[in-house]
Amino acid sequence: MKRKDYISWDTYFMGVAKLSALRSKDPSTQVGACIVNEEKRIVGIGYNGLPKGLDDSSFAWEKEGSFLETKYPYVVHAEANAILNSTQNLKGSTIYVTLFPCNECMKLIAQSGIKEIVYVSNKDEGKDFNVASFKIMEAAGIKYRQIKMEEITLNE
Ligand SMILES: Nc1ccn([C@H]2C[C@H](O)[C@@H](COP(=O)(O)O)O2)c(=O)n1
Ligand SMILES: [Zn+2]
Repeated sequence: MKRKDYISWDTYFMGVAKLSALRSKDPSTQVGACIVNEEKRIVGIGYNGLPKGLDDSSFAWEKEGSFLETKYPYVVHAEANAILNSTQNLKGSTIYVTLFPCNECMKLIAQSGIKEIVYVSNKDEGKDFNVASFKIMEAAGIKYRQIKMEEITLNE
């Protein structure tokens, strides 16, 4: 008889997104993303980090202070990295992301043909960029749903 307590597709793909987030060097917010095509194949993964060639240790990871001394002008978001790392055309695919996408990433998501967003947290709800994100998403006809992430235990 087959096992009954196997994890769902949502838990599996969000689990990959959460695992990817653990690679982030950002001390305050770690985000992971996993893009899945219509055949349930993973076609791109990413996490928030500095662009290739930039040294993680010589750039500031501050949230506050003079703009140029914060992380904001330099970090590539998880969703952007997942799109850039993708191995095929993303038309009709789904992005699993641990944090709801910002407006800049939402533009990339719409432009790449991703049709669904599955997310866990929306900690920036109500901020202008978050409202803009929802406007882009709804105008582009992208579906979305928030899921609760269950704990995954690894048996030996
Ligand atoms: N959907 C998102 C939202 C944010 N990020 C990245 C960008 C920064 O490294 C960090 C956000 O900074 P904070 O919330 O600490 O002000 O998370 C992302 O990759 N994807
Ligand atoms: Zn973003």
